Parts: sequence; C-alpha cells; structure tokens
Amino acid sequence: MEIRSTTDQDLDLFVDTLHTAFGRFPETPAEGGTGVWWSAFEMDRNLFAVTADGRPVGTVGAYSFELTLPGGILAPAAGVTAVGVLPSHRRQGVLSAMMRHQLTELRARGEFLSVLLASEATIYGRFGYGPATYTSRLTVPRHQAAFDLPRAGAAVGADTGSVEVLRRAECGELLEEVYDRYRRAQPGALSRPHRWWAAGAGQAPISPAPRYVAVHRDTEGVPDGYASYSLGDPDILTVDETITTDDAVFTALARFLLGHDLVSKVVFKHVPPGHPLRWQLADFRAGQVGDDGDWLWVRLLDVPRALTARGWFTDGELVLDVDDPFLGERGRHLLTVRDGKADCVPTDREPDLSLDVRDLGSLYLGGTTPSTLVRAGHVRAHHPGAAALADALFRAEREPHCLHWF
Ligand SMILES: CC(=O)SCCNC(=O)CCNC(=O)[C@H](O)C(C)(C)COP(=O)(O)OP(=O)(O)OC[C@H]1O[C@@H](n2cnc3c(N)ncnc32)[C@H](O)[C@@H]1OP(=O)(O)O
Repeated sequence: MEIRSTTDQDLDLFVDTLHTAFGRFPETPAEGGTGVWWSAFEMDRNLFAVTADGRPVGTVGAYSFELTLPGGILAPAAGVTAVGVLPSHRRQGVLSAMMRHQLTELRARGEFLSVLLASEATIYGRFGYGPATYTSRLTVPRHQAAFDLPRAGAAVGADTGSVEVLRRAECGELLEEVYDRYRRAQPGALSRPHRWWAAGAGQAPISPAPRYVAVHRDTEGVPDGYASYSLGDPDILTVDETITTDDAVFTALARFLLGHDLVSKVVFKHVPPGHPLRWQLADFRAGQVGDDGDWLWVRLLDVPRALTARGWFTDGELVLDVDDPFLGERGRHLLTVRDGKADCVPTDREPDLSLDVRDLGSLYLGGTTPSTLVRAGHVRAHHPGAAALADALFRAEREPHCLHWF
C-alpha cells in the first residue's frame, strides 16, 4: 500500500472513490466531481492510498482553516476531511497508514494542530483526536416560549436594534461578513473560505437550499448577528445557525424566531450545551435538549506550540506528562502561565497530570474540564489539588463552539 498526494487532475477519481467508500451515488450534479460540494477541496493537500497496481482504495483530505483559540487567538488548523476506504479494503490498516502519513505531512508544513468532524465517535481517538467542542439541539414549544424578566436588570434582552428578514440568496456577502466577525471572537469556531459562501453554500451538508435569514442590526444599522431558518411541515421553524457573540443580539433573534406566527415549535439545531437561552425562559422545562454530542475533534501535533498559542485566564504552573501512543512519543512539559501568556518547556519535575494526547485535545479549547476526565479514569492526577488547579488553568472565556460543517 502506497500513500500518494493528489492533484487537481485527480478530483473526479477522488470524489468517485469517496462516494464508493460511503456507498452512495452522486444524486445531483452538485454532488458529482466538479459540483459545489467538492469545489472547496485543496487537491494539493489530499491523499490517496493506492494498491500496487496504482488503484486508489482510500482517500483523506485537509482544508486550510483558521481556528479561534481561547483568548481570541487565531491559529492555522488543518481540517481533516473526506476520509474513506473502499469496503473491500477495510480493517487492513489503510486508514492507519493514511493518518500516519497525513500527520507527518502536516507537521512538515509547520502546522501544530488538526481538527475534524467524526462520522463515528469510535474511529479517531486511536489517532490522537479528542472531542473538543460540543453542541445540542434546543426545541422550544411556542406556547411555552415566554421570557423571564432578567433578574439582574434590563441589560440582557433590552434590544435597541432591529431585525430584517432577507433571503439567503440575496445577502451572501452580509452573512459572510457577520460570520467572519463572529468566528474571530468565538473559541472553537472555524473560518469559512470565501468559495464556500460563493458556491451558495448553506448549512450542513453544504446545500444551496432556500433559507430565510433574520438579520439583526444595531442602532446605527450595522449588521451584528443573523439566524438562518426555514419553516417546514408540520409548522416547525428550524434554525440552522444563530451567529453572534453578543448575548443581547442572540436574545433579540431568539425572541423574533419564537414570536413567529403559524409555528408550533422552534428548533435551534446547534447551540452550545451551556447556552443561557434555557435560563431566559420563564418555564425552565420549555427548552428541551436533544442530540447532545461532539462536534469538533482536536489533535495536537506539537504540544508546546499549541499550549503557548492559546490565551490563558489564570496564572499558575502545571507539569503535564503527555503520551502520544500513535506517534510513539512521550513528553513532560512544564506549563507556566503569567498574565494570560504561557511558556511551555521540557522538564523532569514530577508531573501533576499524566494524560494521552487525545485527552489533551479535548481539554485544549476549554470545552471539558480536566477533573471530568480524571473522574472518567482517563487522566491521572498525581496529587489531590492537581485536577482543580488544571480546571482553573484550562478554562476559556466562553464555552467553545463550532458551527462549521466540512
Ligand atoms: C473526518 C471524516 O471524513 S469522517 C468520515 C469517515 N469515513 C467513513 O465513515 C466512511 C465509511 N468507513 C470507512 O471508509 C472505513 O471504515 C474507515 C475509514 C472508517 C476505517 O478505515 P480502515 O482502513 O478500515 O481502518 P484501519 O484498518 O486502519 O483501522 C484501524 C483501527 O481502527 C478500527 N476501526 C476502523 N474503523 C472503525 C470504525 N468505524 N469503528 C470502530 N473502529 C474502527 C479498526 O478496527 C482498527 O483497530 P485495531 O488497530 O485495534 O485493529
């Protein structure tokens, strides 16, 4: 089995091999080799696994994204995608060979982290990826959608802006601009390449299906948030994504959507599990949480670089003993945080925590706490205060969340 790079000339064969791996036929021209689904592929970053006679039996790709880290730091991130192995060649180590090749190649390009969305949660842990952002569906019946009075005063919910309803097809540039401002401030968010918007792409899977967009503007008329939605049968309003980092704007958009006539319930398809909307409703049981699950998986390729890249919010020192079984590496790192910046150097001091690189990936964006993984039996705390100290260090300024599908 050989792993080889692909070029633009391989696009049709690449898409065809991927379709076969997923057992699907392209249903529309858009899903074929030259269609919008695949127009964003960076064929100089993709790989084929080929047999001795040159036949491709496996595919893997990578997009060039920017990932927002805690502290609003923008970091380059390889977005691993298009993973597939032909059904006839599975469980023979093809994916393992492609993953090893890809990780080596990403490091050679100087990248220090990669991310992916997993089709199955049991595949990628062995390759060092850990679930790092989480998302849930929040369903609110309209008859229970009254908002509580904010007990801390009128700051949240007192909206002085306006909401306008547009069609997605007529406001692509506006959405791109608002999304770009949002993703720069939201830990866990990914950049969306211009060609993704230019292709008329909407929500997952990349789709030009019609959508209404409620655009929120501030008092000066500047767009500062949007919610993209559609009304389907039976009278359910489904919100693909609500884009803003301003809680008052989110509240204004939620009030607008929940006030829509001829709607029995509103389904917010992707909100962070800790989102305050449930707390804002007068009836706490009105917000029904479903589809709670993982979204973005993170893999650290260079632990010291990754740890020094993100922002930190508590001063402290932590010694981490990090095992990377897939790449056969182990390192002990002294992490020192002062005034929001971290230093990370090799050390032979006794560790506070011992952990697998996949678990460090899960902690990296602050989406879960070290003490959760200690209690789960995956991270070893070497003394009683270690987990609490790590909890304080790893937290982010807000819950990480990713809305990009790739
Ligand atoms: C980021 C994305 O693109 S997600 C999309 C992933 N692709 C798909 O789901 C398409 C359908 N599935 C496939 O194409 C293949 O089954 C793949 C790509 C998931 C796995 O490819 P394979 O070549 O069979 O994997 P490989 O032989 O290297 O397996 C390595 C190990 O992972 C395990 N493994 C592989 N796939 C799975 C799975 N779906 N569930 C659980 N374990 C798995 C294997 O058992 C093996 O374990 P071992 O090391 O203990 O023996």
